[in-house]
Amino acid sequence: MSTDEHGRIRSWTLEPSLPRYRPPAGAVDAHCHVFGPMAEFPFSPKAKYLPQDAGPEALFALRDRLGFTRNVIVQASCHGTDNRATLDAIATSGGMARGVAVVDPAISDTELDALHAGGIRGVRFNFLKRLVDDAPKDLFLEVAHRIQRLGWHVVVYFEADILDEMRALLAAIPTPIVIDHMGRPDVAQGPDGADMRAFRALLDSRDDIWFKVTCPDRLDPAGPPYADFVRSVRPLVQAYPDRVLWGTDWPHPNMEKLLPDDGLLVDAIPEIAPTDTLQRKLLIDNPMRLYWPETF
Ligand SMILES: O=C(O)c1cc(C(=O)O)oc(=O)c1
Repeated sequence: MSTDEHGRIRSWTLEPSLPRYRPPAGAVDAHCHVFGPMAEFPFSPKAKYLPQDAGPEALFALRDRLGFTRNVIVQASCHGTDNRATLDAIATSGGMARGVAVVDPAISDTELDALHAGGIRGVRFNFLKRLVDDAPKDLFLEVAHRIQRLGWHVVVYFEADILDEMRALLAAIPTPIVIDHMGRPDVAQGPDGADMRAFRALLDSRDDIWFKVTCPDRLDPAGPPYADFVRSVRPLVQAYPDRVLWGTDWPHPNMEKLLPDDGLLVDAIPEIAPTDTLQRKLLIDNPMRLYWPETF
C-alpha cells in the first residue's frame, strides 16, 4: 500500500519493467491520465480518491520508456470538471498529446471552443457510483448534441451490470462513442460469455461505437500474463479491428493495492492483437483517426 503521510495514494509503480514488445513507431497510448500537480491544479472537493502527483513529466517519461509517441489524456474523476491539469499536460506535450474533458453541463460554447483550442477532442460521461456522485443522462445528452459541431466524440465509462440501462442513452448520442475498458466485462466468462455477448450486441447496434481494450489489471485479477483477459479480448480485436483503441490507463486510479507493471501491460498487446496489421490499427491508425483526424 503506497500512501504518504498526507494520506495521498500512489497507484502506479515507480519502476515499470522495460517491455519485450516494442510498439510500431508512432504508437498512441490512447487512455492515460494526469494527477495534479496538486499545488498548481488542486483536486475536486468531490474527489473519491486523493492521489499523489502524477504530472506530465512522469507521463511522458513513461511514454518514452514504453516506446510510445503520443498520448490521449483522459480527465480523471479526481479533477472533477476542472480540466486545467489535463490541458496543461497537453500544452507541454509539443503536439504529442490530445485529451478528453469532463465538463459541467452548463458549460458555455466559448468555454467548449477554448477546450478545443487546448487539444480536447471528446467529453467523458462517467457512470461509476464509486467515482462520481451523479450522472444526469438528460443533461449529458444535451452536451453530446452541443459538442457535435466541434467534431468531438463521447467517451462513456460504465460497468457491465448497467449495460442494459445504458442502451437508450447510447442509441441517442449523435456523435461517435468510445466505451472505456469495454464496459468492464467479466473476462473470466470467456469470449462467448454473457458479458462479451452483450457487449458485442452493443457494438453491432452502431458502427460508430469504438472501445478500449484496456485495464487487464482491473479486469483479470489473476494478474500477468492476463490469460483470461487475452482469451476474451483477442476475438473482439479481431472482429472489430477498425474501432478498437489501446492505452496504459497510467497512473491507474484506485489500483494502489496491486500496482500494475506498465511494461507487462505493453507485453499483452501482441497477445490481444497478434498480427502487425492489427497492431498498427490498434496503436496508430485508429487513435490517429479519432484524435488527430487532420493528419489524414
Ligand atoms: O476504475 C477506476 O477507478 C478508474 C477511475 C478513473 C478516474 O478516476 O477517472 O478513470 C479510469 O479510467 C478508471
